[in-house]
Amino acid sequence: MSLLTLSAASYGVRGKTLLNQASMTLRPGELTVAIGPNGAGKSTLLRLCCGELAPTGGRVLWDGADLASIPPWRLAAARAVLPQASSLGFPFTVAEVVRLGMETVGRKLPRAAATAIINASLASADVGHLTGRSYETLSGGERQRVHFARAVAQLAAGRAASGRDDLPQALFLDEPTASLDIHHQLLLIREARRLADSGVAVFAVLHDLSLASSCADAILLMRNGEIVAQGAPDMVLTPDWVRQVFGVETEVLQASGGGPAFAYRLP
Ligand SMILES: Nc1ncnc2c1ncn2[C@@H]1O[C@H](COP(=O)(O)OP(=O)(O)OP(=O)(O)O)[C@@H](O)[C@H]1O
Repeated sequence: MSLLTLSAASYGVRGKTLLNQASMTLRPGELTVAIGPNGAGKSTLLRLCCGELAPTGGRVLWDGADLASIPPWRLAAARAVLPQASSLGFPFTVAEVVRLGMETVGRKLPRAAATAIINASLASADVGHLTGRSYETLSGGERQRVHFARAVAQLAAGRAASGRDDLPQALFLDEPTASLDIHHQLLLIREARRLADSGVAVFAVLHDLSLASSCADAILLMRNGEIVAQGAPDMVLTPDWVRQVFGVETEVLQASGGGPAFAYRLP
């Protein structure tokens, strides 16, 4: 079953094609990771998937319907987005930032239910101890974790407001681990994996190939605005593809219970 389908979706701006005929599917319960060099079109793909950009060619379908036809309030309950960079124009506290994620969907929730969602979301990103802090005083990594908590809260509020634990939902994460230390990278990926295991269709853009291979059900490999390979990690993250797309050589360090670890070097 697919939740989101792109059929030959393209996006161009001022005569330049940023995404060329991308076809892919996001399924409930699956964590899909997009990888590729800088400028390959990963963020553009993510922004098309979450409805932030409209395709200039092809189609983007959510649950079989044109994504653009889904009313914003319904979309807000169904998908949350962690963009690559987020700025806030107001001195919010951490709790207020997370509450912002629930603005559209959580208004009708009883106060106790909303508070429980906020606390659980803060804990899931390990930012519970920062609740009362001003967002502006946080470090880059702390801010990223707060935004992850905001997205998690939005999905939880969407489920609670709909009264459906099985509400089809998707989570879009654009380089969610970029500013995080190794502990919090693993923690965030574990949370993303947990959400996928609970039925959410998770789509993440990552640069760390080892992290991608350790958590993904499916990998989309991108180059020059195109998806050049997609499938299970061991089918896509082959030394050959990595050489072709990134211009680096792969060394397999170990194959233990946690999956293989890779090192990369310039040829
Ligand atoms: N509005 C725009 N006008 C022209 N070019 C654009 C515009 N927006 C993005 N691009 C270009 O489109 C290409 C794809 O951008 P995108 O942000 O999708 O890449 P990415 O794979 O996410 O890269 P990164 O890994 O560096 O984040 C880049 O070359 C970028 O410079």
